[in-house]
Amino acid sequence: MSFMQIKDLKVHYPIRGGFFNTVIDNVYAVDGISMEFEKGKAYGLVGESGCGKSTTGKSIIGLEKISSGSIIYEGENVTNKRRDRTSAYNRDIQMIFQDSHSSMNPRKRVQDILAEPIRNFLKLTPQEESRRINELLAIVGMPEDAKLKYPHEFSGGQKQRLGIARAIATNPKLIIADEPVSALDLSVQAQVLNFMKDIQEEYGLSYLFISHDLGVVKHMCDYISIMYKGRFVESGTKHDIYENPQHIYTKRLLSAIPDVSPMGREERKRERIEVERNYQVEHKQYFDENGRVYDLTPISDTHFVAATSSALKGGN
Ligand SMILES: Nc1ncnc2c1ncn2[C@@H]1O[C@H](COP(=O)(O)OP(=O)(O)OP(=O)(O)O)[C@@H](O)[C@H]1O
Repeated sequence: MSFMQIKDLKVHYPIRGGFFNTVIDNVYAVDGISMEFEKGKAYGLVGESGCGKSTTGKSIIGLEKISSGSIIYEGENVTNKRRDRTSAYNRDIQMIFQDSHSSMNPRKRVQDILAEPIRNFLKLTPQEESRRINELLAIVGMPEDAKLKYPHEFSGGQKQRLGIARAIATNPKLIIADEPVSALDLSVQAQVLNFMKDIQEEYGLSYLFISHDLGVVKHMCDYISIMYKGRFVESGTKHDIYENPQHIYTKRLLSAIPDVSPMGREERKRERIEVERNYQVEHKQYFDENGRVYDLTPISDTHFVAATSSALKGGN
């Protein structure tokens, strides 16, 4: 049973131009996506740079204006209440960012950074608040004296742990994680991901995991949606997507994951040639019901690099 439903969400940004600076077109950043979230499950959002992943996350949390569509949380339409900083929705849906450093006030000590969500939502006494901060630091494996330090005194991995501590301070139900490890070294990436998995199990958290790294998403998620130009071209279980992809775009993304072994590389190359051949045959799939063309340009280098990094660390 899902606790939250996203229905036909659209986020369009107007493009202005001309002498009178009028709206001449729109960027269809998110163009009609629907999702449901169940307790304890992890959902992945994958796609190339610019396909609308971050806009989706930010619009759910209330950082972007929604053009149309709705968000239903525990039976209530919260689409227009997302910016109410004291609502249950704001307490229960939290976000962690790729760049945890810039999401923390550099002039505040860790204890004040962690206290912020606690003060907004939990109304604790100063003693209880201090206990909760110690508890959060213990959960993310940081020593108690970390609370007296400033963000710049921590490594990238430690800062990401502090970002997670802040996100879980209010016992949320869903954490939206936007590329949470892509700025970290490979070994630290694995540590943070495993840690996120541990707390997911322990606290029954749900994740919306945004990434362009198919290896990371495979490791973390139960369900995956493949996004292209603001829409989902395919959604399914991890097994559906990785073992039996239907859409040609998904097949192309998967075939772009390189293999570290020479044998595997050969196999991948053959698969890729086959996928590209089918791309010519299935060309008609590149027009959606509105006639918009899916002019799939070659999968970008950034994609390839990210996929390489996950393959190097095992890719699962
Ligand atoms: N404030 C804005 N005004 C106008 N266009 C925007 C704005 N924010 C994002 N966009 C556009 O919306 C589209 C989706 O952007 P978004 O950041 O969601 O992509 P993404 O999939 O998260 O990309 P990346 O993986 O590079 O972060 C892009 O074309 C982007 O240029």
